[in-house]
Amino acid sequence: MKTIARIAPGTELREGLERILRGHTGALIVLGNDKTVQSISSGGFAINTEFSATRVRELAKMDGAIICDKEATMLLNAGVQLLPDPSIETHESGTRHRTAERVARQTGFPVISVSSSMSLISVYVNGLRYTVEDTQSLMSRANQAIQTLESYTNRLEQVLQSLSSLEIEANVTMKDVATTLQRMEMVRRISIEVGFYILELGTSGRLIALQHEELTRPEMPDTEIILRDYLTCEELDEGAVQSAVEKLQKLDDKDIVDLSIIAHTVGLAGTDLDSALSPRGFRLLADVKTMPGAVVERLVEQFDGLQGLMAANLDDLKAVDGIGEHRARTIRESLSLMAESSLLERFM
Ligand SMILES: Nc1ncnc2c1ncn2[C@@H]1O[C@H](COP(=O)(O)OP(=O)(O)OP(=O)(O)O)[C@@H](O)[C@H]1O
Repeated sequence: MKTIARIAPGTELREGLERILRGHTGALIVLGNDKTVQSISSGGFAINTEFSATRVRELAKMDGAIICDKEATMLLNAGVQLLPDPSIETHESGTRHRTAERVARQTGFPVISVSSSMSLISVYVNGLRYTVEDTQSLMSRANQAIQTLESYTNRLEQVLQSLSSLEIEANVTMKDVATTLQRMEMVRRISIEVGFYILELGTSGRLIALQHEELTRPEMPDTEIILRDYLTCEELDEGAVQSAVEKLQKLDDKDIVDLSIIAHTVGLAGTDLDSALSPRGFRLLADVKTMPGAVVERLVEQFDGLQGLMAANLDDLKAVDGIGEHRARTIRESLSLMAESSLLERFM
């Protein structure tokens, strides 16, 4: 990710690489210098001058590799012949690319290869090869992704609203919970994808970044709180919830569309998708203002879930440790308000 940010549009390095491509020359650039790099370098000459797009383009006209510092702020050597360990496996053809991959593996530094014959910029880092895409096609894919994120976010809002109503009416099924988890996970995945485009686009991705920020709603509940409401386990601790979150995030794209697989993977109770489930009430209680976590825990435990809590009167609430007259009223009023607005939503 760091390397991608380093060669994103708007950086001097990217400008230099674009110039090399436009000039139909190639290049082999090592981003880093240490004893290992020196031990596999032969010939060439020292430059030790500030990095600039025009300088790197001029140096690329010569045979051999260019060595820069890690941040690509200095041009250190040029015209260097690199002699990496030939036993290092490489799947590339062409000496420039084979050398780039081997040097990256041997030194641990990112190595950029600009192919003159294929007009392609590739970066080798940590055993991976990343091909730089042209900004235009990246931009159109980023725009598609942001539109998808917008429609997924809207859908998730509807699903959450509907879950709240069902919870208040005690009508939740396993299907409703699995759908909510599915929608949340889909939003998370597409949001990560957009974040990746923003990184790749550098300064060209500013508008996408603004749209992404606007679509990221911090007030939206997370998967943890849904799982805390519905997970079936011996002891509902942080470890159990985290492990369920990880399992959900690991589901592949094929499984994430199957609600039964989601329900089974995270560990929801119930034999089939129509099984009735009841929430503990953590999510709705999180909307009650100024409630310390410990009090929420006690409430959930005392009333054995949301339905018990909805039925509790002021005296029942005040009997819970940490709840006085004022807090009891706030809880009662908030829960009544939720019930009313849920009814309104349903029948309007
Ligand atoms: N070991 C090396 N050290 C430094 N430079 C190298 C090395 N191997 C290749 N090069 C550079 O790459 C240039 C192109 O080499 P070659 O044509 O064999 O590679 P290629 O992978 O086919 O490149 P392209 O895709 O650009 O055509 C060489 O002229 C040289 O400047």
